[in-house]
Amino acid sequence: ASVTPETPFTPSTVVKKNNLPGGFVYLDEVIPSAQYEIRYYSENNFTGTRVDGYKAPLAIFSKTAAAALKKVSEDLEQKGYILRVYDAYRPQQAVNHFVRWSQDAGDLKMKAQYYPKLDKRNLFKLGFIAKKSGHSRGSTIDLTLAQKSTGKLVDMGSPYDFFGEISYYNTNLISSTQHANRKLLKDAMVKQGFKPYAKEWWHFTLIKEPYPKQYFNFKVE
Ligand SMILES: C[C@@H](N)C(=O)N[C@H](C)C(=O)O
Ligand SMILES: [Zn+2]
Repeated sequence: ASVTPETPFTPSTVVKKNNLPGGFVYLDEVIPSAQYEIRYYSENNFTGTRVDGYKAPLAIFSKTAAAALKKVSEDLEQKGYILRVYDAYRPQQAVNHFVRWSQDAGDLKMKAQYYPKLDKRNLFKLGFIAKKSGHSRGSTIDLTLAQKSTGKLVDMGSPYDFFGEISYYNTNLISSTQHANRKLLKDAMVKQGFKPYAKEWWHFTLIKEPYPKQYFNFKVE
């Protein structure tokens, strides 16, 4: 199975607006060892364009969730892995962009890569994208693992944001090694209080999230 050979951004070189609401942090300042490849800032995502609300390739997270994730990172580093973060806090305007994109039936630019067997209009009801996303509450994250020694991605059996059954955590479409790699990530996340998502091996939400009812809309900048 393929892994995406993408180059992560280096958040320490990005100019930050430093105007986050209290209770939020830039994740690279808490976990500098992680790789940050913020897909919705780039054109390499299922929409094929930069997503509304992403003004910089940064991961923003609630302070509570960032502290828990730091422990995940420390645990996995001892085992030879670092985290690669694809998305953390996601503004509601980004989610609204996803909804508009799904309704534009003529735009199939990224179909082959991200949702080859599915009709984009069904991605919400199939559970691959949410109209009210945990990401907008600030304590949900999309991430994978990379080898600490080489920086190379660990093989999880399907690429990030590939919408199909092969991305279900419990799919039988992947090898035992790929299952073991998913389990490594999942167990480390669960140990620190994150809940996995059965339909996407990369998506986790802090169970004791500090803003369980608030959907934020400040920009990633
Ligand atoms: C779009 C994907 N990365 C994701 O996060 N999906 C979940 C269901 C969400 O939108 O909250
Ligand atoms: Zn997610």
